[in-house]
Amino acid sequence: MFIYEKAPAKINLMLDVLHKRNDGFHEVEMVMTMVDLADRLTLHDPGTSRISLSSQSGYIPLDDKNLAVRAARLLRQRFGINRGVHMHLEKRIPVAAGLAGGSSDAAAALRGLNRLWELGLSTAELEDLGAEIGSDVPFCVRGGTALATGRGEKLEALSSPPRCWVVLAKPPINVSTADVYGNLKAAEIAVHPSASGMREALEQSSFEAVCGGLGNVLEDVTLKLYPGVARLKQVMENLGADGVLMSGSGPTVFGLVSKEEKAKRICNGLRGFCEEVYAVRTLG
Ligand SMILES: C[C@](O)(CO)[C@H](O)COP(=O)(O)OP(=O)(O)OC[C@H]1O[C@@H](n2ccc(N)nc2=O)[C@H](O)[C@@H]1O
Ligand SMILES: Nc1ncnc2c1ncn2[C@@H]1O[C@H](COP(=O)(O)OP(=O)(O)OP(=O)(O)O)[C@@H](O)[C@H]1O
Repeated sequence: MFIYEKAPAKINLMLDVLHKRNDGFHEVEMVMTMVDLADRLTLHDPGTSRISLSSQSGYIPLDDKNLAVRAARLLRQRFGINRGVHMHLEKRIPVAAGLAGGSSDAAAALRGLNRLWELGLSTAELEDLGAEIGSDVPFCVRGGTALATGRGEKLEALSSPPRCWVVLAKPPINVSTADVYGNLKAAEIAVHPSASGMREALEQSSFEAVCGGLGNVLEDVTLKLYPGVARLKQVMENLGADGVLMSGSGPTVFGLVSKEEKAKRICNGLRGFCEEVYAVRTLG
């Protein structure tokens, strides 16, 4: 039996950091939503107790460092499973991009193995297990649109954003999430984006209010470390995107655009500037 799971990318419509915690993590308030750029994970029982992974991508680890493999090991250890799994990952989400690619693969592995190994776990139980792998994994297990608090693992479902185009541009640099949080001075953040403002914008299904409420305090760090990301934001704004923001810890910059022709025009305009450009849609 083969099991298929889609692993979509996420963007952060807003990301605020409240303070640094004693455990080294930061207390956050973020609104996240899925977009229709996705990795594809295929799982099957190899008839042995081995856990293995293959991928067409040369950019990701295939051993225990891969978050999908970590998800399989975690489930097997927690529930005393002796069955194995072979997973094939068709990687489409750019790596180390701020789009939670690895976290979404881990979430897809948790969902897929729950089916393959017939564990009968609820979504809430899978979310709790996901939190042991990474802060973004619980949201990736659940999908949709959510307000994430705590270190990102506490979720509250929100209304989906109005259907629109999302132009994603990933500059050719790899950003470490730990470095970005490490360089953030939480006490010195001048302007905090508003989670309640974004919630209201989503409830009203107002595209303009969603664009107006975009904000990410990690931009201050990443844009200083990598001025190319600031230039990319500027280019996307000049090309006429309705709202522009860096996703997560970056370096991907996304532009929200209401009209298809404009999204295509922005993509074409970006191509001379940035190689990895995608026009996708919000998933809600
Ligand atoms: C930037 C975001 O992707 C936005 O959605 C998340 O906040 C980060 O999620 P993630 O990549 O799943 O993060 P994790 O793998 O849990 O943590 C990576 C590193 O980022 C830092 N980190 C992460 C989340 C958080 N709330 N505070 C932190 O300080 C920690 O140094 C941690 O060691
Ligand atoms: N399945 C996976 N796909 C991509 N990267 C993975 C995977 N498993 C582990 N990694 C490692 O994780 C690192 C971060 O990759 P990922 O694509 O998840 O970053 P990201 O999109 O910035 O994540 P986030 O937005 O959650 O911070 C990479 O350097 C890679 O080596």
